[in-house]
Amino acid sequence: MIDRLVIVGLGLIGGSLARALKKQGAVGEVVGTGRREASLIRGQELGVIDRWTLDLGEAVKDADMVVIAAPTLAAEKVLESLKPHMRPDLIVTDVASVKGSLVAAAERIFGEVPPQFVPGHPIAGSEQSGVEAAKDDLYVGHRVILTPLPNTDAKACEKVRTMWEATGAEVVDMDVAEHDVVLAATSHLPHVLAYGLVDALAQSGSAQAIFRFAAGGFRDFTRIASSDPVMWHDIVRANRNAVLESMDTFTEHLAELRKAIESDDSGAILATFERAKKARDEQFLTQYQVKGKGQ
Ligand SMILES: NC(=O)c1ccc[n+]([C@@H]2O[C@H](COP(=O)([O-])OP(=O)(O)OC[C@H]3O[C@@H](n4cnc5c(N)ncnc54)[C@H](O)[C@@H]3O)[C@@H](O)[C@H]2O)c1
Ligand SMILES: O=C(O)C(=O)C[C@]1(C(=O)O)C=C[C@@H](O)C=C1
Repeated sequence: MIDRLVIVGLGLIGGSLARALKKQGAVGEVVGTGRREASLIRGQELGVIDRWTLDLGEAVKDADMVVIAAPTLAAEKVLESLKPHMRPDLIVTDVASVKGSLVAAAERIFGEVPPQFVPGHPIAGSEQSGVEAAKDDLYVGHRVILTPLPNTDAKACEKVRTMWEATGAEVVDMDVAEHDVVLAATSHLPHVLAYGLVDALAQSGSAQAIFRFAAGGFRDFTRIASSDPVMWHDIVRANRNAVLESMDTFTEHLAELRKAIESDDSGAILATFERAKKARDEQFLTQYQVKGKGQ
């Protein structure tokens, strides 16, 4: 049980966490803070938070846990603003999509990463953003990755783990660098491709006709291009090297597929599509569906 939880940056991810914990009776009071009064007022109206303040120091006074739920680069600024208010008994965690940049920022700001800072990342979300989109079941059946460091306080880690488990998530630990490489491949690259494809088509002369006749395949591939541009701007900048590496590997692979299509190499085309279908059906879907998720 968390007596007083503070969410800094009340949007989809922080709001969904607050909703889930309230539903499970796993939190006493939820205090919202951030930059935009409108989101905080709306959050209180919707019952996502109990009260709010624009004053970070006031928000974290007497709190047990702070969750930084702002966009990745803004989270670094929040950590900096938290510095004067840090107490050894105040557990700080975050939900940012890139871990290496935030851990490096914590080192820069505090000299060493504070033991009570537990970096985290829920692998669940949507293309929607803002507190209005917050849902109490967003994390059910999803994984949450924690990337504790050798000096991270074990009790702080356990409290953060327990908090996420209360939302219905499965919590796994991972190394910071490994997290950023894996997520570059499975999350950041697909978003870059979706944004890139929609932008390329939108810029083409026949954009109107293309979008008019696009249906399910296009919708499924490009849903994530409706995600918040600021959030993704922050992510690709914060994880630049791993994102570039993922893009290069993919570009090489696409060039091979292009060659196979150009030379009408039926065997190579079919082999690529068969490998991909098998990997998606047997590796991705079995892992995803264990948790009762869809296609
Ligand atoms: N959306 C997803 O699918 C998803 C999934 C997992 C993790 N994340 C990560 O979670 C974080 C939040 O994402 P979201 O989807 O909830 O975004 P969101 O836009 O819904 O919410 C972000 C909130 O942060 C506030 N904010 C912006 N700058 C701030 C600052 N400097 N100080 C304090 N508050 C600030 C915004 O006003 C907004 O209320 C991001 O770091 C994102 O990378 C997102
Ligand atoms: O479901 C979506 O729309 C998401 O983009 C969620 C998603 C992803 O799966 O890539 C996006 C960013 C995160 O950091 C974690 C999850």
